[in-house]
Amino acid sequence: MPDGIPHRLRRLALVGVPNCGKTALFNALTGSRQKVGNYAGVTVERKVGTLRTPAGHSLEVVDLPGTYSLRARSPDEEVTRDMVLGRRAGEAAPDLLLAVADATNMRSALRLVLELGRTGRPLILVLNMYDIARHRGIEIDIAALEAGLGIPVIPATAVRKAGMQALWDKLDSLAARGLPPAAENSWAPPGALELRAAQRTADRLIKQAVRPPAKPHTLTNRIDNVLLHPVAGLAILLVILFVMFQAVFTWAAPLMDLIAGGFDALGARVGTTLPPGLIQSFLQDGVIAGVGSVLVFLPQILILFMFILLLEDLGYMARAAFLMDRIMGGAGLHGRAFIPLLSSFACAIPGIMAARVIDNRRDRLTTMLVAPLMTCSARIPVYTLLISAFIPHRAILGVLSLQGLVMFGLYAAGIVSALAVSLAAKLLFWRHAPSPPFMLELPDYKMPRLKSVTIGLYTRGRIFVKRAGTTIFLATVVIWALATFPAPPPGATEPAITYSFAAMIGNLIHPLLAPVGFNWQISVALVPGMAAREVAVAGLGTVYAISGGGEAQIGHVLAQQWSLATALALLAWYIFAPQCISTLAVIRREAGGAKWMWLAFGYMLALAYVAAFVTYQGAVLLGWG
Ligand SMILES: Nc1nc2c(ncn2[C@@H]2O[C@H](COP(=O)(O)OP(=O)(O)OP(=O)(O)O)[C@@H](O)[C@H]2O)c(=O)[nH]1
Ligand SMILES: [Mg+2]
Repeated sequence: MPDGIPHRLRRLALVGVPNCGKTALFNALTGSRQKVGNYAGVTVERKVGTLRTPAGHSLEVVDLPGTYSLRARSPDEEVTRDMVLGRRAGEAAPDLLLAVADATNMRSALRLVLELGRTGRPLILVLNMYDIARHRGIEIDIAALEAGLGIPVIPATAVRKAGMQALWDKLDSLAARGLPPAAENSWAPPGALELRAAQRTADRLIKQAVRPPAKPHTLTNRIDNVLLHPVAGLAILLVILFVMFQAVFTWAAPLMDLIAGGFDALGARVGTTLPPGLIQSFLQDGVIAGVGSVLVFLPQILILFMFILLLEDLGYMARAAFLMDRIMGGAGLHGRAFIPLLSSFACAIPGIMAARVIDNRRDRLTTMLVAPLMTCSARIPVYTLLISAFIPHRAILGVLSLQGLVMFGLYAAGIVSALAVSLAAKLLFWRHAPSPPFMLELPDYKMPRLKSVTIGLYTRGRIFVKRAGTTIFLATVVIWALATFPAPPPGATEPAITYSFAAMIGNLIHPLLAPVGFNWQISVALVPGMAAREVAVAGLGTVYAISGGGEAQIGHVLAQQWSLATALALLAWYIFAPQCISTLAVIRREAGGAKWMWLAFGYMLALAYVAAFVTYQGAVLLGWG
């Protein structure tokens, strides 16, 4: 930064403690739709967007992971530190820091602001969540705060875009006038003494500028007395999870029937309008049977995410982490592993990246290695297909559906195995290393916001449909081609697919998988299933459509052709199987080495094989072969 000359404002960075609304403000300023959530550690990498002020200035805005101090401890906090200090290679330092604070909880926020002041960079403080502060009757003397801190302070409510005008005006005037010359950077990693001194200063400022409400806020405490109760709280958590899986099955059914009916009608239409031949087979058996068999699962995925998003926004997830801490700690997992593992229900990739909030490498590695065991949404199609085909649609005790119960069991199996594997890792590799204590700030409960839940659902839905249209479509085309060519010799008596490349490949792999009860069709579907788990469903759809099962819906075909033992073995396989390739690639990147990727691949493949073997042989013994 050149000294003495007014500096042009081009780039600003959002800095603040976790969960104060930085990303909400980023979205309000730039019109982006980055994920916000009511727990610490939602943002783990930097995101850049453009802000156009009313006066027409175009500014670059950087959203950063939350941190309590620039003395970074975990990889996500290092991103923030390096960005603020301009240490990131190939990237300009921010000209202005937009410090964000939660107006209802300013203690650690102001301590951070004091620390940011030492970097010498121009600072503005945005007092976010002003709506909640007002609602609770907290009175804040903005002028006193400005005088005490020596920087502009702007109240705002990011989720309603309130206070943006004042912020824009400020930014416009700075952009027009130029920023004052940069002061000297005197920041050095603060020690415990300095942090304590800064906290005293912050507390003094708060005492001068903030008048707490006459009636203190107790709603969160009252709810927490129940929800955090060691016994009642865990019971409520289990009930919530259970209702979630029941809903996934029962609520989705009518919508799924509708979509399946649509694809059946479309297939029939193609069958009657096009002459029999390659094009008809490609559209009917390849595209419609393959992609259609995956798209049917959209309602289930949306219902599951509706629950997760609502609970996240409510602030319940941090409580769930708190409740699970004892159990997870017993299994050698860090308390902060909860959110990464929870995110893995959507997909292991964001889950593995969320492990960046864990500050020690050993715990981070364990979390990354077990994250793929959590049931990601790509397994839903496989699970649902097999459950609907093989598990009777029956009520237990009048209210619970057996199918929902099995689904719950599969999710539980994923969680239990993740705990078991991390316990094994702890015992094998780092038995003697003590676990650091876990500090977690519990956010206040907030009413879930319709808008952010809708945006979250839309984002998940779009990812799913996009995958169906790209990865899954491509894989389906490949499988169709493999299952169609070469054409059977003249006078052939078997179904055409018996002579195809697919059958050759399937028969080649089949001997390896026969002990676990898989037929050659499953063997064919598993290979492209490495690209994405749902592809296995699409693959089965295509393979069986070409085999000419006669029935449109793949579930009915499977129910006729497979034994229960085979279906159960495939379910067991899918709890553990090391798919997809992108997850393995992310483990390699985040863990910093191919050996971790191979370790994950190897142990999951071994578990999958053993689990499927035991399940199959056990089921055969029970007479389900
Ligand atoms: N009522 C109210 N809620 C807000 C406001 N700003 C953010 N929130 C909510 O507060 C929660 C946290 O918001 P985020 O934007 O994810 O917070 P963050 O600072 O980016 O959090 P990390 O990325 O985890 O550091 C979300 O549930 C938001 O919907 C606000 O001004 N008013
Ligand atoms: Mg964020």
